[in-house]
Formats: sequence, C-alpha cells, structure tokens
Amino acid sequence: TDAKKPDQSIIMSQQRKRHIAEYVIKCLKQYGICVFDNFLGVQKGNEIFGEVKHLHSIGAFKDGQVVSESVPRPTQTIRGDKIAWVAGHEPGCQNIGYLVENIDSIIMLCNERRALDTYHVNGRTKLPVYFCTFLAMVACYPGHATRYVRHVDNPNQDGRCVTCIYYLNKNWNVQKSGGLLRIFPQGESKVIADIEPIFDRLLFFWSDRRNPHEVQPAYSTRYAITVWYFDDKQRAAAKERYMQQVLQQSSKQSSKT
Ligand SMILES: COc1ccc2cc(-c3cnc(C(=O)NCC(=O)O)c(O)c3)ccc2c1
Ligand SMILES: [Mn+2]
Repeated sequence: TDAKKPDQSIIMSQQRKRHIAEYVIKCLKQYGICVFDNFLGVQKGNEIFGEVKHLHSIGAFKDGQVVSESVPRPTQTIRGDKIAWVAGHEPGCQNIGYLVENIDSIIMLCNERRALDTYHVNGRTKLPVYFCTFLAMVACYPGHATRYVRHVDNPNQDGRCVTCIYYLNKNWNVQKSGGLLRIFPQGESKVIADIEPIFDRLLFFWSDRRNPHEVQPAYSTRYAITVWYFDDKQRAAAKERYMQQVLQQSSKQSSKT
C-alpha cells in the first residue's frame, strides 16, 4: 500500500503561507507579539488534538523540569506543566509534524524578508541541553490550578529568538477554566496582552526579555505545542559559553583530584 499521502485538500498553499508571513512580520515589528486564528482549520486541528491526547494517554508527558541557574525550587510552585518532546515523524505524530512543517515554512518566509529583527533564524528547536535534534514541545497543564509563574523564555541569550505556540483547546472558557497567557510587553507599547489558549490559534512572540509572560492557573486540561526558533549567531555564542563552562568545571575537578 502506498504511504498515507496527506489529503491534498488541506496542504497549505504557498500563497496562504506568504499571506500569513506578511501578517506575522507586521505584528512582530509593531508589537513583538502576533496572534493568528484558524491556522489549520477544524479537521487538521482535530487530528493534531487527537495525537496529543493519545500521547497523554500513553504517559508520554513528563513533569516540566525547570532549567534555572538559581537553586532548583520544587517545580510545582514554578510551573505545573507536563511536557513531551516530539520531532513529528514518530509513529502517530504525523499531524504534529504537519503543524511544525507549516510553522517552519512561515518562519523561513519571514526570514527571507530579513524581517525577524536583526536575527538570522536558520535552526529550529533543539533540546535546551544542546542536543542537535529539532523538536516541538507538547505541553499539558493538567488543570487543578497548575500554572507557570511570570518568566522570560530566553533571559540569557541562549539562542532562542522567536517562541511559537499552537493551542488545541476547544470551547475554552477563561472565566471557568483560567489558563490565560498574560504577556507584559517591555517595549514602549507596555500594553498587557491577554491571550486565550483557544483551538487552532497560533501565537508568535520574541523569546527574550521584551516579553515576560505567565500562564494563569488552569482548571481544565490545557494543551499547547511550542516550537522555538534560534538565531544562529546567538546560538553559536551560547554553545561556546556552555563549552567554556564545561571545560572550566572539568579543569577545576581535575585540579582537585
Ligand atoms: C529540558 O528543559 C526544559 C524543558 C521544558 C521547558 C519548558 C518551558 C516552557 C516555557 N514557557 C512556557 C509558556 O510560557 N507557555 C505559555 C502557554 O502555554 O500559553 C511553557 O509552557 C513551558 C521552559 C523551559 C523548559 C526547559
Ligand atoms: Mn514561556
């Protein structure tokens, strides 16, 4: 049997991708944040949601550990999400793969226009511990008031320049279920952005200190898929710093022994 060909009717046209990229460029330049609704449509959105629920049902989600320089505090006070790293070609994840491919091509279109700030985005998410694989982070806030306190995704130049989040939550009611994403833009606009994590919504924002944000307590299961885009120069510098730290640590160790 021939490999399952994606349904031609829902391959996103180049023209639509260009239209979205124009919109993303305009918003990121003006506000540093961009919300685009009805990104893939109900059918594709449902298929992706189904794959994420399947991942959850087979226990693929692990507690979100916090990578922080400060003394690690119990994670449940900082963030309650559970995460699963997905490349998109694993069995049962091809629709997540379709989502990531489409986001990729939009970001690359923005990049061609030299529009992503001074960044040159050529790589996509790699595990924060410097593995060279490209991954999307599927996150679940399992309800019972799980939250993520105000934070910056990339406070110390680790290379990430754009955060892109795709939400999967049907008929989400913030009054009942909370889970609002609140962004506190640090630019001149200073207008707080309250973003509801609604189904088939795509969000982009600069990952650095321009966009501190928080996930308010969620009272229903809240799913999202995040991809971070790297600036290659910043990334290379971060890797260099990381390797220097490792070398210093090992030379300290060897001088002790
Ligand atoms: C291995 O190390 C890891 C592993 C996972 C990590 C996940 C995050 C993270 C950052 N931001 C958000 C967020 O802001 N979500 C906003 C929303 O859902 O609307 C979020 O859900 C998760 C940060 C660092 C990590 C380091
Ligand atoms: Mn974040």
